[in-house]
Amino acid sequence: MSGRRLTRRQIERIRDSQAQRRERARDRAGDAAEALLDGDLEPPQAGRVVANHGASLIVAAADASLHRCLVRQNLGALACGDHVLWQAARSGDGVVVAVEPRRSLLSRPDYGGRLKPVAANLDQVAVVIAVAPDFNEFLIDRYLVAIALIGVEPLIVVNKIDLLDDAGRERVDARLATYRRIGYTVLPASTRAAHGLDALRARLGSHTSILVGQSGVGKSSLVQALLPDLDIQTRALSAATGHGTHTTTTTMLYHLPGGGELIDSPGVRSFELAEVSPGELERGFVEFAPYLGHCRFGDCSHRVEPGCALLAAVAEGAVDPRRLAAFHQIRDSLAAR
Ligand SMILES: Nc1nc2c(ncn2[C@@H]2O[C@H](COP(=O)(O)OP(=O)(O)OP(=O)(O)O)[C@@H](O)[C@H]2O)c(=O)[nH]1
Ligand SMILES: [Zn+2]
Repeated sequence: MSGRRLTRRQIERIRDSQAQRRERARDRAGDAAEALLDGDLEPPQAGRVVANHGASLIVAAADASLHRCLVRQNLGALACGDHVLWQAARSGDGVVVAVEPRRSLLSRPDYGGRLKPVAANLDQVAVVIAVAPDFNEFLIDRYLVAIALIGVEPLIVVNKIDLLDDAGRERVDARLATYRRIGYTVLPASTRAAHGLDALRARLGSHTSILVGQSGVGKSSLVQALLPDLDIQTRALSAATGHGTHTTTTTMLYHLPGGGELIDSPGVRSFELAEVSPGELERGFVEFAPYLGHCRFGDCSHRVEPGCALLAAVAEGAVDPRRLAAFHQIRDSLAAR
């Protein structure tokens, strides 16, 4: 009967055997790594992490050949896009022995809430929004703050504009005018009407980029439009992993025809603004910069204080009141955690 209670003794026994099983599995993984490490390894060579499965990685060598690699434990978690040193074993598999300093890193929380690196050495992050499902300015602001704090170039792509008539496009343009005024690039696009894709390709250029955005905005459709040989690249990566197509859950780095790279991470929907201080948050609103440090009170919250330089900028029309409201909203949500 399913309702029967187990005795504490039985529970302990089950727990012990589970722990032992886990231990044995760890030992086996360790043995595999040891065997690889003990074998004749070639001298270290440069490579790039192009797919990340957690336990094993795919590293592209300088000659573009793909190698499944284990990672020396002391290196910590690696990310797609990492530049590494690795050593090949006779099997062709290898061991990553060093990781180069990253110029940027995008992380996201795992199920336990701990930040895990997803994409390294990015140059730009494209926030993809769409006219259906309709976009939300506050969400765009959260993305832009996160991107500013990572220290990479932001870009806003407005997809599915084929769904709008001229009046509709004007309305969307007006809603996004603030972002253009601040200095953000806003690119209208349609994967269906093949509109705006050349401008997007030009902007991706020879950089390393990633697309982020809510479900259904058309990220996958854009990736397909930008990568004519997506299937070939995906198949090569899947073959290298040795366990079929795991492409729906794996972060992968693809080569753009224009020379750049696109990291596609199905898991990256939004970044968490983890542990952002008020000062960092202010810096994430890039148009606030000229006013920061000019308020009468050093700890000004820019809400009601007399002599607040930001409130004055809003009154003058230099700063969009909706952006200041977004700042307060994000600050409150961070404080409430
Ligand atoms: N009208 C129109 N529909 C589009 C366009 N691009 C994508 N779609 C449609 O929007 C839906 C979602 O597209 P996806 O590419 O799967 O969106 P996604 O952002 O990758 O979604 P997730 O995988 O859930 O994150 C699909 O039905 C697409 O056919 C476009 O330019 N115009
Ligand atoms: Zn102030």
